[in-house]
Amino acid sequence: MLNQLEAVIAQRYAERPEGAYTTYLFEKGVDKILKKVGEETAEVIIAAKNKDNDELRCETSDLIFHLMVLLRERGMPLDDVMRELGHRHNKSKQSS
Ligand SMILES: N=c1c2ncn([C@@H]3O[C@H](COP(=O)(O)OP(=O)(O)OP(=O)(O)O)[C@@H](O)[C@H]3O)c2ncn1[C@@H]1O[C@H](COP(=O)(O)O)[C@@H](O)[C@H]1O
Repeated sequence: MLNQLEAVIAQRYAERPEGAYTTYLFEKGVDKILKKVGEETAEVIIAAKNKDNDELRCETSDLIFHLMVLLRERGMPLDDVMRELGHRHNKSKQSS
């Protein structure tokens, strides 16, 4: 799913179809994307503090989406993040 979403975001970045929310974010620029990442992070915190798991699921999805838009904007493939997590996982397995 994340790979599919990454592909759609990349397509929006390249083609900028009118009316798409992702196009709107790219057109507004990195400061707008960072603002959304900040807002969605705060909303995840509030949902978790309220012990509202429906809200937590939705806000976490919003956050992941906006992080992926940010990665595209900065030209970083999701695979780079996955590889980093993989290294950490393997390192912690070796030391346990
Ligand atoms: N996964 C998402 C996704 N998650 C969250 N959002 C949007 O993120 C926004 C977060 O809600 P907010 O109320 O905070 O933001 P808002 O008031 O709409 O926006 P602002 O005016 O604050 O910028 C909503 O508009 C959601 O629709 C997403 N928008 C798109 N996608 C996926 O991205 C792909 C491309 O979508 P489009 O660009 O819309 O074609 C598709 O696969 C979509 O499913």
